[in-house]
Amino acid sequence: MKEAAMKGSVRFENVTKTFGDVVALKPLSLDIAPGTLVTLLGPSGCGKTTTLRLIAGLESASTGRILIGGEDVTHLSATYRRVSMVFQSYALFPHMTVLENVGYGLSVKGLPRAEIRDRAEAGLETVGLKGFGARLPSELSGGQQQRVAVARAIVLEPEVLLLDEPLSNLDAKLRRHVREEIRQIQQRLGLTAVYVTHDQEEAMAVSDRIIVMRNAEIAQEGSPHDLYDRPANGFIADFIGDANLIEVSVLNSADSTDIALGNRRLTLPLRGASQGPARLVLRPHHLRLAAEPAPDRIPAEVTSAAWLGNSVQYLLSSEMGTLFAITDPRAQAFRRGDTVHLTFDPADLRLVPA
Ligand SMILES: Nc1ncnc2c1ncn2[C@@H]1O[C@H](COP(=O)(O)OP(=O)(O)OP(=O)(O)O)[C@@H](O)[C@H]1O
Repeated sequence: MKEAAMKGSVRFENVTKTFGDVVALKPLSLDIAPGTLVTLLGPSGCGKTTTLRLIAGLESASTGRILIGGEDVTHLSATYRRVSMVFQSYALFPHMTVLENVGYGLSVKGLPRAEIRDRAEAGLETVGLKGFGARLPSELSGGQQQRVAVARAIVLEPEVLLLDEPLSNLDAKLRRHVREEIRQIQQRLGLTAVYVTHDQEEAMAVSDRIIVMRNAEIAQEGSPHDLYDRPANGFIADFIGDANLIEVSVLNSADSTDIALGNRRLTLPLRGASQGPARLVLRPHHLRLAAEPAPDRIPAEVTSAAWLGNSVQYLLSSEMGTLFAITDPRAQAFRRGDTVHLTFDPADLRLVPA
């Protein structure tokens, strides 16, 4: 690939990281395409932050190679890598004005004062904070402070922008707003961004691709749609969107797949499933609840019903175990103790390994 085409790309080749006896990363290989926003998503302790810090050069790899923009940076210190990091805590200097904060990295580089001011002002404009330069960070809201931190990172014109749980300190409403702003800025500037979060909804909302990590390795990687539609295993099915995971047995599969679900037989329009035990992925909103029984409907008892305005959430006790269902509030409502009869479309079901 030509160098210009690789600018902003990130590549890990069998990178490992250990801290004493702790294996923070098992051999990890990944490729991040220029201009994309890729999220590292996973439960606490799975190795997300370590991966981000390895890209930044704040940790050094135990083994393997790291390339940024096609250049081997494995042994290059953080100062010489063209990356900027946005932290969860904003890490703004409280005694400096907003403009001084944004220009700080440029002044460390020794750029002329007029250029620092112009670039810092342009950075503030990019994040929608034109005119806020003379304030102190304490005179801004949490969301505005995080936008200042983003401005401070992007004025350095990094090849890769790294964001470590940038929204954790914001309340839920503001989080949604700021994540959209970060996504828009990243797309407008064509930046490569690597974004760490443990919030699957946030990851799905902002990412071109998601790398789901678990136990110091990649569990699955793909676009938000790929992960939701084709989960590789039960962990991904449950982590990316909610799922009921039901034990079944695959009887045979060719152009379609026959499964045994307790005493019932179902044919799914799926190819290539291997015979034997498996788990069925049944999304809560794919379950439909009816009052009337029918031969193909599965009876269940409502054990809890919660009306949430834009949805109704049910817990149901059935021969398939406890099921979680989400229905439209305009659909027929049921109460705890009611018997309901469940249906679903086999085309909506997926199979994952047992
Ligand atoms: N400096 C360190 N010294 C020792 N162990 C460390 C160090 N940094 C990370 N670890 C360990 O490496 C593993 C991965 O940590 P990491 O911070 O990358 O996880 P994470 O996925 O970012 O978790 P979280 O969401 O909680 O921040 C954990 O077991 C952690 O305890």
